[in-house]
Amino acid sequence: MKDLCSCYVDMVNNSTNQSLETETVSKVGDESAAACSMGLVVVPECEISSDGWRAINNVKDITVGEENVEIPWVNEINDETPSHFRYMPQNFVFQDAPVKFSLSSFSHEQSCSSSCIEDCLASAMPFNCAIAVDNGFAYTADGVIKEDFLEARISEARDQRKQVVMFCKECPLERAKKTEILEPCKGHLKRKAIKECWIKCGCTKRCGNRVVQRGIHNKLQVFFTPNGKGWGLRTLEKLPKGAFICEYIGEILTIPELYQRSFEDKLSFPVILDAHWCSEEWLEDDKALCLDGTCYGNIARFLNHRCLDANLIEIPVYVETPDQHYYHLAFFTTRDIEAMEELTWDYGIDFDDDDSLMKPFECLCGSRFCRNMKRSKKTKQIMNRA
Ligand SMILES: C[S@@+](CC[C@H](N)C(=O)[O-])C[C@H]1O[C@@H](n2cnc3c(N)ncnc32)[C@H](O)[C@@H]1O
Repeated sequence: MKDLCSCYVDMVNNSTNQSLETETVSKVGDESAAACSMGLVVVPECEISSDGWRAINNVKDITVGEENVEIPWVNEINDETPSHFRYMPQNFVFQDAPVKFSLSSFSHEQSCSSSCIEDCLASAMPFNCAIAVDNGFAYTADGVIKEDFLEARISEARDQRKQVVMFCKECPLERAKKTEILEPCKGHLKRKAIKECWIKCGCTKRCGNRVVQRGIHNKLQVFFTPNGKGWGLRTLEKLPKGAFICEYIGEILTIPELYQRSFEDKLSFPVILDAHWCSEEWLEDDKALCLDGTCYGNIARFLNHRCLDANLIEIPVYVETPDQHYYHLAFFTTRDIEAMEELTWDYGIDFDDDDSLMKPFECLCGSRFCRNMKRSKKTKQIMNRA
């Protein structure tokens, strides 16, 4: 909107034409801010930058029609517009990642039986496609994650004693730093995944074991947060515990490609797909993958961080490939959520790690478990003692 207003003012100032039309325009131009906010301005298309048009067009739907639902953005705080990015409803390989979806990569044992003709959840016996989950399918007939499966994932994420941390012999993250001495692996959380039915299964698209692949369906809104975190994502309706919200979409990069971006000072918000990194002796560079939603992404790029008690949790979900190196990262609610609540997830940041690939920030999450707050208290104590 700011672009549109300044473009409009520019047009008025640059005009040499003394016609009646111009006079009318300059009057409106004097009150450009008010006129813009009332939607009164009509500017020829050629006068507006492409970014300006994207911002204006996307007010009602930042997904530009790519999702099942429209997701508007609002800014009740100032006149900033969301930064420019290309909306993508699914992940795309940037260049080197060898992710390929092929029918031959799935054996019959990995798909559900062809005797399952409609909804796998209705079957008394879980099919092969549910083997990733302890007690059969991860979802209930209402389309939310089963309570025990969800609780186990939440406590693994929040309670260090429940976490299984694995260490690579030679970590791709350390290798990519190209330092003279290779640092030891910092460890990767082993995560339980969900396996959804897919094209090789006998069921229909409405099968209860196809949740993430059916996409976003809740009323959401991108909004400018009032407490200094920039843009955020909130729900416009009540959400039950265990509901799927969206997945993290971005470019699929290898870890060397990610480091290349950080060497070139391109800011990124990467998510490392390391749930199974340590299950093999040696992980080749091109098999260590991550998602970067900075330039190409979906609404998940607006999710802000909250330490420990975030209302979303990320769970790996396999759909099209049994290759453990690539998976979807899906966000589910950790509790019932009220309309207008901001949606947050724990980025898993270690605020003391100066090596982090994520751009450092002062955490304003407001959680009583805030790790950044503890750090500043610790720093203050040390400084007081000195
Ligand atoms: C993935 S983006 C989230 C969307 C972002 N707020 C925006 O305006 O586009 C991550 C960035 O958001 C900001 N952010 C996220 N969580 C935050 C928090 N708890 N406190 C302060 N800033 C936060 C930081 O600037 C961080 O680098």
